[in-house]
Amino acid sequence: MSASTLRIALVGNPNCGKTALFNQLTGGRQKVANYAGVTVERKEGRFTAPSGRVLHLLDLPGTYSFDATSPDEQITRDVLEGKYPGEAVPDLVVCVADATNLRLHLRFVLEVKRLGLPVVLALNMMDAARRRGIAIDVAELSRRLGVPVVETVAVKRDGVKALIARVDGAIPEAPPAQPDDAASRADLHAQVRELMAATVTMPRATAKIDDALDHWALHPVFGLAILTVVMFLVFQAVYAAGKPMSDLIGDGFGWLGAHATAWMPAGPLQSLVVDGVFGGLGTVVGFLPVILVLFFFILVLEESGYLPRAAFLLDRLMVSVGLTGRSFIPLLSSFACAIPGIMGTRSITDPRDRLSTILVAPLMTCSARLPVYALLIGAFIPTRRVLGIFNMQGLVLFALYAIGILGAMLVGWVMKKLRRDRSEHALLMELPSYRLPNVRDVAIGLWERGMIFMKRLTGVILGLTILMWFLSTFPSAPAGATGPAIDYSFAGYIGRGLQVIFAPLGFNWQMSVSLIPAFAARETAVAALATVYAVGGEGADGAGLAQALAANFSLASALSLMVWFAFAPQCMSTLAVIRRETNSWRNVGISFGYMFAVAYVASFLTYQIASWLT
Ligand SMILES: Nc1nc2c(ncn2[C@@H]2O[C@H](COP(=O)(O)OP(=O)(O)OP(=O)(O)O)[C@@H](O)[C@H]2O)c(=O)[nH]1
Ligand SMILES: [Mg+2]
Repeated sequence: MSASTLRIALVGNPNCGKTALFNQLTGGRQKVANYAGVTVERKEGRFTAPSGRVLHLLDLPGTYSFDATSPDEQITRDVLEGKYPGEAVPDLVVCVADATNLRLHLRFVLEVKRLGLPVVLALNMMDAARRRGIAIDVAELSRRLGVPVVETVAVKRDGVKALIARVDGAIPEAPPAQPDDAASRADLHAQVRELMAATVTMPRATAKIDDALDHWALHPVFGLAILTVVMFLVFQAVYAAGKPMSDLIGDGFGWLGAHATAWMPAGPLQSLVVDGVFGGLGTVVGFLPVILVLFFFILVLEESGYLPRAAFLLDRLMVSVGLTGRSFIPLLSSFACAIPGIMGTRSITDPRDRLSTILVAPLMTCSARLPVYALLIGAFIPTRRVLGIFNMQGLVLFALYAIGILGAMLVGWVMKKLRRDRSEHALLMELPSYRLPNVRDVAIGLWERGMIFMKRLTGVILGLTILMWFLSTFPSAPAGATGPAIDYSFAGYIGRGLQVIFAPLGFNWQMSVSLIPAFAARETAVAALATVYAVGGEGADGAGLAQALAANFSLASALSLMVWFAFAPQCMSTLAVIRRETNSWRNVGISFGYMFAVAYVASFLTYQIASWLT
């Protein structure tokens, strides 16, 4: 390694702010959240220090100890021991510790020191430590540990100055490597106690507010009531705040489409722009605000430290259905997308629990399904108020999310019954401190979500929409045809072919054909329906599509389609990730097979019951 590029690895216990430091130093946008196990992979970045030297920074998954057992902890260990394929041992280890929780974090610092690599200790969250009246004698701590110690506040721009200055200077001498055996391990506890006594003064009650809040938030009855109310309000807010913005965007695209019709000569190009791009894609863009409002709430809840409390509350329930409290965070990530959710299961130690979580993660409603739900709800569910205060559309959306969760619990329970080993694991998890959400982190999170959506839109969704337009436009109707031209198109043929399978669920051919592109990206179902109906001469913009749907589907069919999207095998990328994470095609088969069966039966029942009732 040349002297001008220094390779630095960030290590530490989970949730101490490694990724926040990484982002602050490199200008990166890796995910930061107030709970353990957010980072599950190594992430690389670089920055130029004031001296002009380029520093390579490696963000690593949090680790409680080197007796690593979960797949994500293993990565950190391999990197530090030089066993990670294609990765040299870092030149410098920046060990990050949460200054408000040194009793826990110092133990790992001592473990890192034994590796015999140059170490700098970053005491992070110094802002929070000061607020709580925790005083740390940094000079003494550094002298006793024999490693340089700097204070940092990873969430403030100038909070990392001291760290930059330190890593830009000479590399500190490496402490001697020490063997890692049971006797020396037992010794760590005594050493931590000694260090704490000599260097840290803590006010007697450090976390009075946390305790008071937890008294209510973790209460077996009130806690669950609070959780229910919080989730419920979030969905109401998604409708109250997101829907009007979505409508505005839909109207905007409708207007653009109308102008394009007026300006462009009639013909296939006009049809592509108006029906394909403005009609299909425009309809999907309209749902961006709904997604952003939902994620605003999820991010705020994440940052506040409330979510792991929810995991704690639900642990007993999760264990009884064969999952664990540890499944909570990966399942929660799956509301964004099943892919990070499935990758997040790397923090689950027990392979059996991990597999159950991977198999049910796709049942959580990912954000790609939100446009489909929002479109169908907008077209079929009246905007009535329920009990004077609740918005009916918000209630239906809540119910759709709820059936995904209930479905996951049921599947988990069945898997539990099917396996021989019924042992249960106690949940040991650290509850992070409550924290006021950092505006920058929430903003970054929303920006990231928005960009993911826009990238899908201008990539895979655009491509599929154009393909859908092509399939529904060609071949054109033969001379003397009597039915609508679209009936003679490829889409018409494929749709009618598929309808043989889907007719018992109440899907017409347009719905059936829209399921194909949805398998690549769920949102495309909306674009595909918009395009098929627009080419067929009905409704080009968002509102028009809702009308076209209302005119062509029955309520029972619409409900059946929503239920289908709640359970159906998720997109190809999810199946690919299941294959990668479990290294088994069998699991891909199980996942696809059971979801298809559940979706088919559930939609069939929904359609039959709803038709009978209406
Ligand atoms: N007040 C304050 N909050 C911080 C500071 N550093 C990080 N945080 C917050 O601490 C939480 C955890 O930060 P992350 O960067 O995700 O922690 P991590 O160490 O990468 O966690 P894992 O990836 O799970 O190991 C987030 O809510 C951050 O906003 C700090 O110096 N002060
Ligand atoms: Mg992290």
